[in-house]
Order: sequence, then structure tokens, then C-alpha cells
Amino acid sequence: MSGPEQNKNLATGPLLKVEGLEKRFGGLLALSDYSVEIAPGELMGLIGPNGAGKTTVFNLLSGVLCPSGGSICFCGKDITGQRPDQNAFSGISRTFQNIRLFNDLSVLDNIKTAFHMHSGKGLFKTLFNLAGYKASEKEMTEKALEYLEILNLLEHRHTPAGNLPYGLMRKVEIARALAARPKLLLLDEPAAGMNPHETEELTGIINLIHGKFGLTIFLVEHDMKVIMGICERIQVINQGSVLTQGSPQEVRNNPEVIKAYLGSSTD
Ligand SMILES: Nc1ncnc2c1ncn2[C@@H]1O[C@H](COP(=O)(O)OP(=O)(O)OP(=O)(O)O)[C@@H](O)[C@H]1O
Repeated sequence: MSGPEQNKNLATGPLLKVEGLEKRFGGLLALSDYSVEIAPGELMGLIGPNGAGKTTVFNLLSGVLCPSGGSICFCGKDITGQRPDQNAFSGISRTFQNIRLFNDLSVLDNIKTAFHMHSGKGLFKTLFNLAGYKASEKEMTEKALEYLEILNLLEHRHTPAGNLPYGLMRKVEIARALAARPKLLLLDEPAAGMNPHETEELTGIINLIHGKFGLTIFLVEHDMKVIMGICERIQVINQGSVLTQGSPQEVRNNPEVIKAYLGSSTD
């Protein structure tokens, strides 16, 4: 099966290197002197209280927002200020806190939209199956089905995405992000709105795509069980600045973190 690109084979050095990133919204300094390094194949978590700046970090990394200062280096290349489509083409794929699917399209067609970037045919042709695109239609369907199988979504392939329960929509978003064959996958609160059974299944899926494909993952999640259970390293931010980072054990035992963020919720 062809899956997301193997990251372990990249040249040595971090896959992602962020230095001194800053983001202002008018008078509000949402992110200040933010830095992080993520190694190829790493599964890293990002936590912090509401409004700490986690989604802002993801918006900057994916190009949705332009930084007010600092730099983002990906695969050894400076991508600071690039557009979202350029960052996606560079290999950064993401899911959103507020799910963004094409609600009227089938689950299968939603996955196929991820391929337009690599096909060179454009989203319009991909969606509407125009001339010049048909040759690769069968191949794209087969690949899309592979990703649906990984996420246990095959039985829903013909269902309009908007008709799915929330937990399944989240999985479709992850499948679509994977289908873009990223080098770095940004997951923004993937367990939000999921029931305990769905959360457990999601945890297994993240472990699978990390282990099986060696995919580098940066994960924002409020569910401490998920974060502590699967991340190799966790960074904690507060009020737009890095508080600390380390192994789940180190973060869990850091008195400042316990006091400020986790309380008893990690038990
Ligand atoms: N587009 C925007 N315009 C103005 N302020 C913004 C914008 N986006 C985020 N902010 C502000 O920046 C700060 C960081 O927000 P952000 O959404 O990144 O936090 P977060 O850690 O993801 O929070 P949560 O856990 O609640 O999702 C907050 O004060 C927020 O109100």
C-alpha cells in the first residue's frame, strides 16, 4: 500500500524548525517568541489552556496566518509567510478544530479532493471529472479507498459527509489529510466531540499512522489521556509563550504545569 511519505529517511536535522515566532492581532500579542523543533517521525503534543495560542501555532505552520515575526523552516527550507496551498504542497497537512469538509460530497469524493494537489489537474477537474483527468480516476479512487479502510470508513464511502455523526466526520478529515501524503500532519483537537469509544479508536488510528507510516505528527488535544498516552514529547504553552517541554512523564511531574494546566486531570 502506498501511504504517507516515510519521514525517517529524510536528511538528518529537524523536519520542522520554528524560531522566535510572533503573531499579533491588532493590540493582542497571541504568540510571542515561540520556538519548536520536531524530528522526522516524531509524535509531539502541544497543550495549554484555552486561548494559549495552540490553534494560532497551527494556523501559522499551515500558512492560514502570516507571522508578525520569526521564522518557520520545513525540510531545511524557509517557508515563512507561504500560502496554505504552498505549505500543503511542501508537505504540511492539517485538520481543523472546526471540521471543514465538503458536506454535500460523498466521503469518497472528500478524500479525492486531497489528490488535486499532486495530480496537477486542479480541484475543479478532480471534483467534476473533466477531460484529462479521467485516466487517473480509477487510481485515485483506489487510493482514496485505501485511506478510508485505514480509518474504518469504507462502509460510509457513498454517504454525503455532512450526514455523518460528528465523530465520523472527524475521521474523514483525518483520512483526507492523510491522503494529501504529508510529511507533517497537524491534528487540531481530533478527539473533540468524540465519545470514549471513538476516542479510543482514534488513539489507535493515530498510533497506527505514526507507527506504520513513520508519519511526523504534531497534536493539539485537550484530552490528557490521549496526549499523555501517545505523545513522545509534549510542549506546553501559556499566554502565547512556551512554558516547558519534555516527555509526558516530565510534563506530568512539572509542578508549574500541574499548577497551571493539568491539575488532577492527568490522573
Ligand atoms: N483571528 C483572530 N483575531 C483576533 N484574535 C485572535 C484570532 N485568532 C486567535 N485570536 C486570539 O489569540 C489568542 C490565542 O487563540 P488560539 O485560538 O490560538 O488559542 P488556543 O490555545 O487554540 O485556544 P483553545 O484551546 O480555546 O482552542 C486568543 O486570545 C484568541 O482570542
